[in-house]
Amino acid sequence: MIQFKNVSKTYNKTNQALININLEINKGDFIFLVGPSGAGKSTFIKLLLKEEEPTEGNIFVEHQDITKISRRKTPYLRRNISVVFQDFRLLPNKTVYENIAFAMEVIEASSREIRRQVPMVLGMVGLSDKAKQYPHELSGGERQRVSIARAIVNNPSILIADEPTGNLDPETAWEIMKVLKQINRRGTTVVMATHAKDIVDTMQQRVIALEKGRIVRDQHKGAYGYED
Ligand SMILES: Nc1ncnc2c1ncn2[C@@H]1O[C@H](COP(=O)(O)OP(=O)(O)OP(=O)(O)O)[C@@H](O)[C@H]1O
Repeated sequence: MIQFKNVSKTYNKTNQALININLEINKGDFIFLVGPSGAGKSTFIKLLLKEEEPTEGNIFVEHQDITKISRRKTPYLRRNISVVFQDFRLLPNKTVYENIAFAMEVIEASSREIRRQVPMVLGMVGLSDKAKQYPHELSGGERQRVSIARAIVNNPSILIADEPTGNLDPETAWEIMKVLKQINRRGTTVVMATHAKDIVDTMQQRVIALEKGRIVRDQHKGAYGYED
């Protein structure tokens, strides 16, 4: 489903963020991407989202080489791969419902589909009663649920989460992990970059560790492996 083949990324001709990455991620995997600050995790995610291009190598998503897709066609990639961030990135002047509906409007979904899908994903993340609220009226955990609902509303096959629990207290972080695991059980591949040792150690999923741009560990039912 995702394949990195001899992928390297060098910024500004000298800063080697990723070095010869070879990796396969299968449909339905739940992956923790770990490693010290500056190891290359965000770069890995940016390459997958086509926000950056690799300096060398090829990246396949569903057998399609995304390094060969033109920028113009990137929105189509976004139907397959969707993302949630540490800082939620909700639109402040839209309600919860409108934030989620907006993700469907940009891919030109019909209003009928929107009316069907938005309540469905709000139910999945446990926020059916918050549809009319604005982001500033929600707790951090609720905002992250909205951002997850928005990320899954177009049924992507892959969900990327870049430190999704980084701004949340431990209890709320666990609620978010339950939601992500539930989405994974329904068949969505989840790739989550994180520094949350507790979560990684408890959940026993595949762990890929990056250090200085290289994969130093790829473990089935792995642990976090660092002290922070
Ligand atoms: N736009 C950029 N321009 C130049 N160098 C960059 C750029 N983005 C990242 N880097 C460098 O690439 C390397 C990898 O950074 P990256 O952000 O991928 O690490 P990370 O593992 O996500 O770190 P963190 O855990 O702190 O988020 C670092 O040396 C960083 O300074």
